Amino acid sequence: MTTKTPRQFFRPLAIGAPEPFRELPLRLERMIHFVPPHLEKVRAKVGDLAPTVDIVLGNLEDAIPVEAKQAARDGFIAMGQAVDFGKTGLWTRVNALNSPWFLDDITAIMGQIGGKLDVVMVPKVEGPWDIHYVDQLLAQFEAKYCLPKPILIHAILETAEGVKNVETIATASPRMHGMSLGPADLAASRAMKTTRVGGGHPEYKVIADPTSDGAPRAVAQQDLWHYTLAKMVDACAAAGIKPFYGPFGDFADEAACEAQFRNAFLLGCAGAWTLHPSQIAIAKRVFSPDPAEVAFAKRILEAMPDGSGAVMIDGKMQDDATWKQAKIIVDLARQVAARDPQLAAHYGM
Ligand SMILES: CCC(=O)SCCNC(=O)CCNC(=O)[C@H](O)C(C)(C)COP(=O)(O)OP(=O)(O)OC[C@H]1O[C@@H](n2cnc3c(N)ncnc32)[C@H](O)[C@@H]1OP(=O)(O)O
Ligand SMILES: O=CC(=O)O
Ligand SMILES: [Mg+2]
Repeated sequence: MTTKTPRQFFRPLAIGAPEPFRELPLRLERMIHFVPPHLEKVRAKVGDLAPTVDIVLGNLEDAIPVEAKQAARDGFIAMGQAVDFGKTGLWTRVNALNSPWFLDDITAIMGQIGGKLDVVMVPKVEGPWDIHYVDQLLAQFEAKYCLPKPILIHAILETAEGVKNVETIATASPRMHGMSLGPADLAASRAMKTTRVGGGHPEYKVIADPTSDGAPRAVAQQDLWHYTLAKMVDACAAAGIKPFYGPFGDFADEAACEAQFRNAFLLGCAGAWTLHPSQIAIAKRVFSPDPAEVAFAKRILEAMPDGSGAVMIDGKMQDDATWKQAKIIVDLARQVAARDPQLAAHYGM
């Protein structure tokens, strides 16, 4: 594939558009909270909701009825204008690029609240060509409205073709913020035989061999999403962008939601989507590091001030590599502590 030269890659795509970021802005993004902006009742409470989440996302795509598409777009703009989001990120999920609504979504939003928007989430991204199109369009709007800061793009990985192209999507533009796994659309795209939104499936399992005494055979459920999530995490980490787990649809099953989020956290994800207020606390709990882990990570950093050598702590060998792991945990704890005084106290920060 032909790619741009390094200098061209970082040039603004429109005269007057801001320079692309070289590094992602440092932001705590444990949950991307989805708000249905066509509902006046929900919108009215966004001012109270905003300080309790890291990101508020106005959803315009799936889950918004066709007859409410315009109301959702208008509602998102009204909400964006009315609320002071402070340190909370303001994102939107626009309709798909091949839908009748995308062009009007992006045109209206950039014209009216482009200066407040942080990230545009683009659904059903199939390859780098989708990112290039949105990249160019955003640059033109940034130039037209003299916006000082570039708006970032977050792709949803939710088609088989997107998964095949995940690495070129991740590196398509310096505007790339990250990616979310979209298990519902991806299941449909792959003809997986499930009706769930994320999480496990009891029939996806391995079973032990039968024994001569006919004892019940051990069964272990496997993770349907491990392959895709791991592939996405590697593509994002290599590109210096952020991976996220997407939606978990069974709001009543908080334990399963927590387990899915925790697998994603342990594997390298920065956060997950929250679709209902009950999922906010779960995401906060999972994507803020455990105080005991933070305390141990601090001991590693203190024992190896320059990050080199080998030491033993509680019988476990530490060296340059575990120092790097510890630094990731302590740096994340610092970000969380800056946002959450209660956790700051638990972390001793
Ligand atoms: C599957 C692939 C995907 O694309 S996932 C992303 C697309 N889906 C979404 O964005 C769904 C977002 N969530 C929602 O629209 C609602 O949670 C749905 C699913 C409709 C359920 O709402 P409802 O029946 O009102 O639930 P409830 O009675 O338990 O609500 C309790 C109170 O909480 C509110 N609430 C609900 N969801 C949200 C939300 N996402 N953000 C903010 N507030 C929310 C409800 O309005 C309700 O408030 P109140 O107590 O009546 O004042
Ligand atoms: O958009 C999300 C999905 O799971 O589909
Ligand atoms: Mg989807």
